[in-house]
Amino acid sequence: MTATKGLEGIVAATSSISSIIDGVLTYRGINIDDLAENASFEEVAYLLWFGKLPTQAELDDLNRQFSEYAALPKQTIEHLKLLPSNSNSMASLRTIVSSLALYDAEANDMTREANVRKAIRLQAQLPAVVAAYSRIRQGLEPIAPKQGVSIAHNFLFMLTGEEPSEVAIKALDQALVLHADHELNASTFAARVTVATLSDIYSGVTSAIGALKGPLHGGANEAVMVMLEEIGSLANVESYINDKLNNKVKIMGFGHRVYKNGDPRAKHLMKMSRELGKQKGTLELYEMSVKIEELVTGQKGLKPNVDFYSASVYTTLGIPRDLFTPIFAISRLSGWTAHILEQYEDNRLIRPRAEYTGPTNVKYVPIAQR
Ligand SMILES: CC(=O)SCCNC(=O)CCNC(=O)[C@H](O)C(C)(C)COP(=O)(O)OP(=O)(O)OC[C@H]1O[C@@H](n2cnc3c(N)ncnc32)[C@H](O)[C@@H]1OP(=O)(O)O
Ligand SMILES: O=C([O-])CC(=O)C(=O)O
Repeated sequence: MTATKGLEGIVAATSSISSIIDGVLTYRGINIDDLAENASFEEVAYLLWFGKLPTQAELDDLNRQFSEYAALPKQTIEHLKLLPSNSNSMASLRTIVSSLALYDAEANDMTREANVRKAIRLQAQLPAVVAAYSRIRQGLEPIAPKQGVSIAHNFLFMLTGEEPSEVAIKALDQALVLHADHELNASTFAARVTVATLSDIYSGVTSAIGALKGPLHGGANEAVMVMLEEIGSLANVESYINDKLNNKVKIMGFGHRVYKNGDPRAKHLMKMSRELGKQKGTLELYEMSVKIEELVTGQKGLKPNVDFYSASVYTTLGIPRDLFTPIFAISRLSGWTAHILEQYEDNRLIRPRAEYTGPTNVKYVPIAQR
């Protein structure tokens, strides 16, 4: 038995949700470029869960449910108020999502119908959790969700209490579309492993949030912003990046396990970063990002992934950097739950083997003789 480090190249599941074939990403067979230009996040969530684009009536019904379920249980608001004000945003999200199961009478109902309802409720609640977390740690009261608006609109509204601009809503909605699913990435795999024991959907999503938190996965978007802040200005980019590359330090937001010729989502976020910067009257973050890309791609052949330009996009939208990965989670929840539903449909315990590299034939030594 020989292990493949990081399971690189191992096909570990069948799935009909999203595909990456020759560098082209699709959700249910629809090219991500087409979806990014034309679909709303709500349509994409429906597509991932039900395998087809919704009719207007189906979309209206889904949106009605998102509005209906967006309000959080009062115990969740109280729980958020008990968290240390300096708690890590992803650790807080992981804790709160886990606790939402405790207030859901259907948490352990394993029928498909109940699991679909839970996926929809979680999708409605997650933006409210992140926005309430952000306000409570600033000593502010959470803002009740609006009825009848999109998830992107509602999230920005609940964060600030102000009506977001159409431009901001459109940008966030497109970012949510781009992050919604990605084949067997680490957090989706974690979700599938968890529910393949026939554990519940909340356990699967909690595992996934834990996996997304790490800087080699979703946490890279926040790490990109830390880097941009450390660099500080366009003039400092070259010396900073050269120094990191010479010292073999990874540049966050670059490289990918599957894409070797570039991540098809990055160009949309790059364009968004430029357009939002222009509208805001400052292109510095965008220009710094472009310069970093020139250097890293030029010297290492590594291309930006989905996390790279999302850092400047979210910052230009006025979002604090430690909410970037929670926003990724809001979007990816749709993919995680679609994969969880798919795993339950044709389940088998996921239990690979390990190649043993430790000692053999070791005798037990009584404690007095050690
Ligand atoms: C949503 C997402 O999860 S997208 C990914 C987000 N993560 C990041 O942006 C973090 C930075 N990137 C990385 O750490 C990696 O590229 C990963 C984790 C995304 C993919 O990792 P792997 O496929 O395991 O590649 P691995 O880490 O083995 O790298 C292979 C080589 O490329 C180098 N490399 C890979 N990424 C980078 C990077 N961002 N900067 C500099 N060098 C890099 C490695 O140092 C290694 O070099 P070596 O062979 O000389 O030792
Ligand atoms: O697929 C991966 O390994 C990481 C990624 O890009 C994602 O989860 O969107």
